[in-house]
Amino acid sequence: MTTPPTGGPSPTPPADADPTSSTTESLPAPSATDDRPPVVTRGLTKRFRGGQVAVDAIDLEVPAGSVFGFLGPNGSGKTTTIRMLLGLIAPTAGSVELLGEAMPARQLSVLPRVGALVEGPAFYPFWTGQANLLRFDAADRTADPRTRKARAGEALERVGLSNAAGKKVRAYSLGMRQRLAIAVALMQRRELLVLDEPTNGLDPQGTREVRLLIRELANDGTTIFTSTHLLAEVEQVCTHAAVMSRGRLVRQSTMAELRSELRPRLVVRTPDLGRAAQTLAGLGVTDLRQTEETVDGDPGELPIDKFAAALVAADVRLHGFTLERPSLEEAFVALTGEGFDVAE
Ligand SMILES: Nc1ncnc2c1ncn2[C@@H]1O[C@H](COP(=O)(O)OP(=O)(O)OP(=O)(O)O)[C@@H](O)[C@H]1O
Repeated sequence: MTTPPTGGPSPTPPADADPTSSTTESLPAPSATDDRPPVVTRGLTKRFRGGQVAVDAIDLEVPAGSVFGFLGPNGSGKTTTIRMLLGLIAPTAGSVELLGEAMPARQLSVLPRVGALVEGPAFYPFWTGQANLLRFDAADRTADPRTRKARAGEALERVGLSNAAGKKVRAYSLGMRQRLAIAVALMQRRELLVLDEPTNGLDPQGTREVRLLIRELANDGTTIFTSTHLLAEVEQVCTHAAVMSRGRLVRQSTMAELRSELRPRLVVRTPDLGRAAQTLAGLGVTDLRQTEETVDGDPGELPIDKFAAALVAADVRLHGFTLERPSLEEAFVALTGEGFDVAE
């Protein structure tokens, strides 16, 4: 299914819709709601017909100015959540607030401030990139036709496609098409960008281009909420991450917090496994585990330099002695019980 880049054309605007809120010249006037995180959900739940719970009572909070990675294996509920955030499907229970306003009740005033990329807009391949942008903007009743061309030029510039503006889209690489899709979302100034798997299907070059663009947009102050099943993506571009597993939100925090929680483990490679384990336990190492060739454990705050001497004194033959910090991947697998695609 193709989804319009914003909430889509709407019927008659409600009386409370701010008719000036969508012009490029200025953002809506600051209000009391500006202190609220740009995305807040409470108990957000989606149960599809047939009884399957795709999203199970999640409480998300996306801080202003963050690049928020919404991470989870395939089928964990990311797209369903994004669809509810944007008012594309109705929640079974719970609430969504975007930019301080309730969704979907306030969608006509909120969505013009939100750029979204969900499954990508369908482009006419025989039209130029610029012509496609103009077409999408013309379908957006909140967009000002007088500034359309200038805004298209700016959006193409933002995504680095100025030189390709006059090329037919069928000659675009996948990375260029994806950047054009993001340009659609940037035709108006946005406070929040919601991207669903923006690098899906891209080659390494296209992936780099899109990640770079995300960083640049974030540097300009736009809050970015991006789903992905790629851990590398989160590590490279995100300031915050939330982890979904089977419809549940199992963790959300800053990347710095997540990293700081990864406690190093002492790994001893030796043929004398039993004696090594006994010695380490005697020294206070906890959570000991054994493989065919190694013993490893949590050394806590104990001084590492004592361990090697103690092991040698206990006649443990040392083939290796290292302190290893678990990767984020291991941490996330521990959270979800599932593997992640760590490909670039
Ligand atoms: N319209 C629907 N009707 C019934 N079940 C659905 C529907 N849409 C999604 N689901 C189911 O809900 C669960 C969550 O799907 P969702 O697409 O939100 O996951 P995801 O994390 O985005 O995965 P992916 O990365 O594969 O898109 C899956 O089990 C999926 O099969």
